[in-house]
Order: sequence, then C-alpha cells, then structure tokens
Amino acid sequence: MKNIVLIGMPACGKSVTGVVLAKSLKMNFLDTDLLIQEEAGKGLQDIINNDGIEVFKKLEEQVISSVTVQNTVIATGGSAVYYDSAMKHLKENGIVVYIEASLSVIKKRLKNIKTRGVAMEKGQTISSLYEMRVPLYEKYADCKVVSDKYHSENTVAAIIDAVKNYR
Ligand SMILES: Nc1ncnc2c1ncn2[C@@H]1O[C@H](COP(=O)(O)OP(=O)(O)O)[C@@H](O)[C@H]1O
Ligand SMILES: O=C(O)C1=C[C@@H](OP(=O)(O)O)[C@@H](O)[C@H](O)C1
Ligand SMILES: [Mg+2]
Repeated sequence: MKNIVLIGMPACGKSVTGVVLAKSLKMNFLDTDLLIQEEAGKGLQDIINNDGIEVFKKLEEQVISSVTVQNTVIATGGSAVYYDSAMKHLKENGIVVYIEASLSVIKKRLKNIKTRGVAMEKGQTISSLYEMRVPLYEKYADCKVVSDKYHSENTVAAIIDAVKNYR
C-alpha cells in the first residue's frame, strides 16, 4: 500500500489529522518532526535557535530522504517542500496531499510561532512565508483538501475521499 504524505503550512493540521487518518485507514503513522528530534537529541526550536536554520534544514532533508516506510501516513514539517530530492523520494512511494488552509486561519492557529519551530528567516512574516510556500505545496501535491471550515474529523474524511483515486 502506498504511503499518504501530508504537506502544508505549519498548523494546517498535518500531525493532528495524520494520526487519526492512519487509524481510520489501518495504516501506520510517522511524523518526520519526531525523527528530527530523535536524530538531534533536542527539540525543533532548540535546533533552530542554537544551530541555525541552515543546520535544521540539512537535518530535515537528510531525515526525509532516509524515510523507507510503506503503508504509512507521513506527516511532514511545513518546510519539507524546500528539498526537491527529498520530496521526489517521498513521491516515489506516496500520494502527496496538500492540506490547504487560508492565511487568516494559519495566522489564528500559529499563536505559538516563536516556540513551535517554524523555519523562518529574520524579517520573514507569516504572510510572506505563506506567499513563498504555497506555490511549492501546489507543485508537489497530487491532490489537495481544504481544512479551513472543517473540524479535523472532516479533514480526515476529505483526505480519504481525495486519495481514493490514487490507491
Ligand atoms: N479542520 C482542522 N483540521 C486540522 N487541524 C485543525 C482543524 N481545525 C483546527 N485545527 C487545529 O489546528 C492545529 C493543527 O496543528 P498540527 O496538526 O500540529 O499542524 P501541523 O502538523 O500541520 O503543523 C491543531 O491545534 C488542531 O487542533
Ligand atoms: O514550516 C516550518 O518551517 C516548520 C514546521 C514544523 O512542522 P509542522 O509543519 O508540523 O508545524 C517543523 O517541521 C519545523 O520546525 C519547521
Ligand atoms: Mg506537524
């Protein structure tokens, strides 16, 4: 069974939705953020604060490129789409689903932006990050679902429906 790879802005719901989706489809679940934490032996924000964004990105790229699971829902980090070869690697054995949420929804949900470990350059805002990232999410997506007006259970149902044609 192909993996289901969730991409999208931080706080669009990849992790929360992913674990419920995996249970519904009797698949396994993997959150690449947890692999990064394990590899680094510290939290995402600690890596970004202490080692810098470039080190974080290298580590994330390496971790995602090393994923070899099957029959698994994979919640990526919002920055996964920066790494072309890692995304191609995930796409080889996975259906890539973009969980789309509007800028205003993301802004509301990202109250803890300073601590949740978003890979933002100095001077970057949520709006500029959104503008830069959306074309990348669109580029790698096989299909997309909108999470804005739904509860997460409905987002799960929308993903199940969206991936039907690809499995
Ligand atoms: N329709 C929805 N789908 C997914 N998450 C939602 C939805 N509505 C509200 N949320 C909330 O948005 C947040 C998403 O966080 P998370 O799953 O960690 O996002 P990501 O992994 O994409 O960064 C959670 O606090 C979740 O409860
Ligand atoms: O969008 C980002 O730059 C990031 C999002 C985080 O994951 P979530 O998308 O699960 O919040 C995490 O991977 C990392 O700290 C960077
Ligand atoms: Mg997440």
